[in-house]
Amino acid sequence: MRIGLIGGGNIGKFLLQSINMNGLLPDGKIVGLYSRNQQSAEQLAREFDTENYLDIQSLIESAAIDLVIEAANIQVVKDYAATILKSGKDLVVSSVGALADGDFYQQLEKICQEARSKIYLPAGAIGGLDILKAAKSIGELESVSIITRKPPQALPGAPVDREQVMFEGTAKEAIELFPKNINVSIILSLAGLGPYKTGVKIISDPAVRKNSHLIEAAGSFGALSLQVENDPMPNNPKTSYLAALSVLSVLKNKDAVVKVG
Ligand SMILES: NC(=O)C1=CN([C@@H]2O[C@H](COP(=O)(O)OP(=O)(O)OC[C@H]3O[C@@H](n4cnc5c(N)ncnc54)[C@H](OP(=O)(O)O)[C@@H]3O)[C@@H](O)[C@H]2O)C=CC1
Ligand SMILES: O=C([O-])CC(=O)C(=O)O
Repeated sequence: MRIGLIGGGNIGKFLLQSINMNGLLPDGKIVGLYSRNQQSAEQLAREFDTENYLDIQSLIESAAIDLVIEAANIQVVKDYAATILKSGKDLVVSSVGALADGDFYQQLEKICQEARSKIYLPAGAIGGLDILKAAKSIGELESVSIITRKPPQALPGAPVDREQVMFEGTAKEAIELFPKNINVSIILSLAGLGPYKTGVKIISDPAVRKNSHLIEAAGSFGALSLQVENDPMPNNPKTSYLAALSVLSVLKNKDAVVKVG
């Protein structure tokens, strides 16, 4: 698997280290990188033995790349996903919030069918998606919600001296107001009832160090209550370590002949 990576931040660096340095993806290598800050991108490319691309278009067009990982932000997905998929390359999306827009989702789905490319959406910083998908398969999923609790440093505009509910509403509104903080609500929506029917509460809490997500769902299967207590990435408290692990896990399982879950 010859991988092109967009974004050299927390998740991007974790992938470069895990794949190119620690060899955690047998038969896979990140052969190209594009990130916004060229100085740090050049440094990363040297450190992790990959090619630094000076613009995103040349990375997308490169014949040396079969799959692109987006680890940048929602805007990058909106601007470049269609071009990547049209070129026949598969795409792994970290900023899954981009797919909260139903028209955009359908447009990408159509491109994939025509170009025979695929989109991979990692579970990110949560779990339980398998349960929602199974419950939904005969349309008997009734409710899905997520309560996210993070330290104030992980949420824009949060007070540092007291607990505060920063948001309560649907996943659709949540990702518009917190595009860097609540991608989890959109992957949950995509597995379950959609962004207009997924309840979200975001709490800033100075007493916590971890990013926790409590997922609750109910349907004819019974009830789900799942709490994930995520350690943050060392350099970015906004992002949970599990989010980076889940991208690596998608790559590791992509071509498996036995699929679990
Ligand atoms: N699905 C999930 O559960 C989760 C998803 N995420 C999402 O994953 C994405 C990556 O997270 P993370 O690595 O922690 O974020 P970081 O902010 O640490 O890194 C983002 C990187 O993308 C680069 N970048 C920004 N804009 C562009 C652009 N236009 N073209 C190319 N590169 C660009 C940044 O460059 P620069 O240094 O110049 O800013 C930076 O290197 C984010 O959107 C985040 O919200 C995060 C956690 C959980
Ligand atoms: O990493 C997390 O815990 C969740 C997160 O930032 C997101 O969903 O955007």
